[in-house]
Amino acid sequence: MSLNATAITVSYDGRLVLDGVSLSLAPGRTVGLVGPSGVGKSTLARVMAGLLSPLAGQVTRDGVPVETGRGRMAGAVTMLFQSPHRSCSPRQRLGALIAEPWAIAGVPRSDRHERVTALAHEVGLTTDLLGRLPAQVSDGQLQRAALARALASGPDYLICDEATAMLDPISTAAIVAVLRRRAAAGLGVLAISHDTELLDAWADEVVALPALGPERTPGGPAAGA
Ligand SMILES: Nc1ncnc2c1ncn2[C@@H]1O[C@H](COP(=O)(O)OP(=O)(O)OP(=O)(O)O)[C@@H](O)[C@H]1O
Repeated sequence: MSLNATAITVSYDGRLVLDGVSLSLAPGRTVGLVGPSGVGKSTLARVMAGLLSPLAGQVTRDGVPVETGRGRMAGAVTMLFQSPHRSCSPRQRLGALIAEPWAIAGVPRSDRHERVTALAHEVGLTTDLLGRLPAQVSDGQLQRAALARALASGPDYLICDEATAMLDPISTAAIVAVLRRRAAAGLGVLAISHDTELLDAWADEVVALPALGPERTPGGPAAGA
């Protein structure tokens, strides 16, 4: 049982970004992912979440290949992004935003209310905030709602891509505390961050993604070699 990325190779416009990278995430574990800016952390995250097809390599979830595109199984591997304003519709009130995965799954409206209230409570959002639009709450509050929405999809694995980078220490601590409790209950968490102090305190292990060296094209020698 794990989310495994094996020998992942990705290039953008013929420029190699990841070259045979492997990473494993087990249920109940929190793995921190660090590395210099531009090394490909977000790219690896998107591949592991099934949002991007690699040029080579495979991602499996509990032994089953993770599909990308239309075949992608929504929810099983979910991402939480850095900017909640970019990942949340400005026209969707927080309650509706949190309930979105249930609305898509066809959960009756009457059942959603109770579930939203429970998740809001879990992430530390008071119910009066659920009727507000994203522009009417703080970034920390909106990121808590985005976390609640991610959890509403019932993921086995959650990939947090710099999810606390824009937040104040209190919101960061609150989000980390929720994710710790969820990990203790079995959620596998991949936490990408430049904050090594935070990851040292939060993650069970921290993995460094090394730089590729001279710019290379897939299948070819180093450019200019
Ligand atoms: N859609 C894209 N098209 C072309 N190049 C891209 C695309 N997305 C990312 N890149 C490039 O691929 C490389 C890896 O980007 P990525 O965002 O995965 O790195 P990162 O390690 O997450 O960086 P950071 O720590 O700054 O967020 C960078 O050089 C980036 O400019």
